[in-house]
Amino acid sequence: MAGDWAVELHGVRKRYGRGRTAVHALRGIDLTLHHGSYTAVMGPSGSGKSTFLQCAAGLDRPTAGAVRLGGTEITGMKENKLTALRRTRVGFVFQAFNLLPSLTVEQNVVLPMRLAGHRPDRRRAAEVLAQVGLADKARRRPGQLSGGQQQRVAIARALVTRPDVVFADEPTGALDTTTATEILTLLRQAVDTQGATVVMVTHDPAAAAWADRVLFLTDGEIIDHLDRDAIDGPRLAPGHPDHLRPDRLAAGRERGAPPYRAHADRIAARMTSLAGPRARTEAAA
Ligand SMILES: Nc1ncnc2c1ncn2[C@@H]1O[C@H](COP(=O)(O)OP(=O)(O)OP(=O)(O)O)[C@@H](O)[C@H]1O
Repeated sequence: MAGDWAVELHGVRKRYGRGRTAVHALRGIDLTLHHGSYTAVMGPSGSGKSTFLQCAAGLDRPTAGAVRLGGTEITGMKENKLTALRRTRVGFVFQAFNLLPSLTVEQNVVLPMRLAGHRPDRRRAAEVLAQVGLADKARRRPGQLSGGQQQRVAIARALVTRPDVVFADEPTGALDTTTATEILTLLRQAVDTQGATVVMVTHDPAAAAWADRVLFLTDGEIIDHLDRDAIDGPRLAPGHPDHLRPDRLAAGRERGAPPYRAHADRIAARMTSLAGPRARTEAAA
């Protein structure tokens, strides 16, 4: 059933420009992601990660192919309808947080509801702020918070409408390692305990190691993937009470330790093998 998938891309291509100067940024992406899945997208610089994210999130239109979010075809959708859909059914987390400095934390969190023309649900805002550990910061302004706290607000904002999918673009890129781990823990918990669906572009193998699956993009094509099941065993279903068992939460906080580090090392090795031939080609050019 179409509605079973949070994200579907079928034969998605994206070309910038025309003729001899055309750049084929995506060369036929086929991908289906379950609700409650956590996917990382990696690839060398210029491999098409941002273009993939933009097309999958309905921020840009593919040259060919189809994109569906939560079973709704967005390809060819009129701009105003697409904007409305993005506000309620897609969450975004960016490297630079992208909060509005003049609004309070709570106002930032309910912004997607306001922009969609809905009455801000302050109870839901309190719920997601508690989820990210900022229950007591609702009246602060972003400038009064640390970078990690600001990214927590951005995660709360991304989750507030219970979207079909949260797209995260280098969400830990501006953060130190400890704070990055806290942010990755929150995204993981949103998937495990709330059934959120996360797609995260990252350069960092340690960040990608938190995902269920890592996709490797090269020259606009998904050419490989690595699954976390290999180290973790099969995942518990989203919302399963065992996700909140103290030993599992503690294990989550230990993600920097083996076997997660070993998984991150495998991801890094795969990245190096992807970058190798390309780097040689460029060096030879
Ligand atoms: N607006 C644009 N016009 C022309 N070419 C573009 C445009 N945006 C991206 N490209 C080209 O498309 C290709 C893919 O770019 P994209 O930004 O998606 O890669 P990326 O993997 O996100 O790179 P990075 O890791 O450096 O951010 C590159 O060759 C890039 O130069």
